Parts: sequence; structure tokens; C-alpha cells
Amino acid sequence: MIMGSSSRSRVSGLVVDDISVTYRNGLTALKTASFEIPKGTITALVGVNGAGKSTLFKAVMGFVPLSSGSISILGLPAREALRRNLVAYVPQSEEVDWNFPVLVEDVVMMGRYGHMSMLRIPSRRDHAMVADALARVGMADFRKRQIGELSGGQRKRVFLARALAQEGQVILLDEPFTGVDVTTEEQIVTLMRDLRDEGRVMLVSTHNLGSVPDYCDRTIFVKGTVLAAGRTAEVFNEENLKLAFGGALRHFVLAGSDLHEDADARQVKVITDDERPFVIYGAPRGQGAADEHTS
Ligand SMILES: Nc1ncnc2c1ncn2[C@@H]1O[C@H](COP(=O)(O)OP(=O)(O)OP(=O)(O)O)[C@@H](O)[C@H]1O
Repeated sequence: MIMGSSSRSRVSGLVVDDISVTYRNGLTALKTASFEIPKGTITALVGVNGAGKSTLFKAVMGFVPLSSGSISILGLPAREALRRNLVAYVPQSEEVDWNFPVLVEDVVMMGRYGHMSMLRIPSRRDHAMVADALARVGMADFRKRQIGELSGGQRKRVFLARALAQEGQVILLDEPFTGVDVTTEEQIVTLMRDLRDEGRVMLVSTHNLGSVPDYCDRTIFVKGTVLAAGRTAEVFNEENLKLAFGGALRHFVLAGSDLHEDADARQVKVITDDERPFVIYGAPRGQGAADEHTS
């Protein structure tokens, strides 16, 4: 249970306090989950399929009701922060109907709807914000294209542009790197770092474990609840990976003649989901702390 304090919550980006979510079919997808992340951070949300990552996003967005607990965003109750358009959501590709005929610039303009009157007539500022957002994700030349004609990576960038046009201060990205090539992944990471440096809160669900320590300041391990949360340097370790992923990850150790021609006792431990291995370089157990790196 996280105890509330008004001075602390003013600097907090996102505080999830003891929340539980039960779907209508009776399945409790999250039970007494808590974590807190400050502003100006990129946080990874990791866990196996069905662990509850999307449910957590939906809970923050107010798409599913909490059966208990509370969420505060930038020091405000979630409902108020949502009303003020402070939270932007970049969905998984599968959640979007790509056959719907809509231009790229119209998708990004949707991010401005919350800032417009009921008539939704875009102002000059709205158009400027859309152009800026598209330029920022490198998609300005595609503004008159149909969204359905774009590649997976280009669509992701358009949805990121929508979040920027919305001026979201808390941005939730649901698996932004699925089906994206390495160059696009790098562009998205660079953009996320810039947004972090502007003081925004980025929460990213990802299955690319190997890249988490590269760009995520914090990590939250999810498995029906929050197993562990904190600075990546402190919590992204073998123990929590095993707790969260168990048999879903392969572990192997390279040592001895597999690794060295001489009698070097050092070893390399690899924990992998077969996409991006997480590599721990170090001495064998009992011979000093391991130095952790990713490939
Ligand atoms: N609308 C729903 N109604 C009932 N159960 C649901 C609903 N949405 C998700 N669930 C269940 O809740 C649990 C958590 O699902 P969730 O989508 O949050 O997992 P996830 O961690 O995002 O998984 P993935 O990595 O596959 O995206 C799963 O058991 C899922 O089957």
C-alpha cells in the first residue's frame, strides 16, 4: 500500500495504489498492484502474455473500472487528469481497424479533439500542432496518405504523433516495437528520450527484454500483480526475470572451453526470449558481483 502525501504526489508522475481489476467474466487480471513513477522517466512494463500489462494501461486510461485501489496522475485523481487530456495512449496495432479510410493527418488531428469545442473545428494552432507532431516522428511527407497504406512501423509513428499532438504528459505505449525494424525502433527510442527529458512520463510495455536496460530508467514486473518495481539498475535482475517469466525464458551459461581457450574462470550468462538476449557478464557464483550488460 502506498501512503499518500500531497507534497510527494505533486512531483509524482503516476501513482498506482493497490489496484485490483476484475473483468465482467469474473477474471481478476490485476490484484492489489502498486507502483509509483516520477516525472521525466521512461518505465518498462514487462511480463508474459496475459500478465496484465494491457489491463494496467486500460485501468490508467479509465477504460476498465477498478474494483479497489486508486490511481493518481501528475498529482491529480486519474479522472481529472484524463479530463484534462494529460494522458495519451498509443495502442497495440491489433486494436486498430486499419481498413477504416482515414488520412494520416486526420488520425493525428484526433489527438487535438479534447482541446476543441463540440463542433471540432480545428484552429490554426491545432493544424500547427499536427504538423509539428508529424515532423517530430519523421512522417510529415505522409500526411495525405491513408493510414491503411502504411507499414507497421510508420503506423506506430503516426499514433505516437497523435499522442504528441494531444500534448500528453503521460504517454502509455503498448508494445511500440512489435513488427518494427531496428531503424524505426531507434527513432522511437530517441523520441522517447527527448520526451523524457521534457519531463513527461513514458510507460512502455515491451517483450524486447534485452533493450530494456538500454533506454528504460525504471522497470515494472507484472504477473497478475506488480511483482517488483523500481530503477532498472536495481530491479532488472535474474531473480525478478525468473519470477516474472519462469519457464518462458531460456537460460544458458557459457563458460570454460565454450568461451575461453585458457583457464579463465569467468562466465557469460544469457537469459533470452529468443528475440533480444539479456546477457550477464561476470565471475562464477561467489567470485564477485556480476557486471550486467545487454547485447
Ligand atoms: N475484456 C476482457 N474480458 C475478460 N478477460 C480479459 C479481458 N481482457 C483481458 N482479459 C484477461 O486478463 C488477463 C490479462 O490480460 P492482458 O491483456 O492485460 O495481458 P497482457 O500482459 O497485456 O498480455 P500480452 O502480452 O499478450 O499483450 C488475461 O488472462 C486475459 O485473458
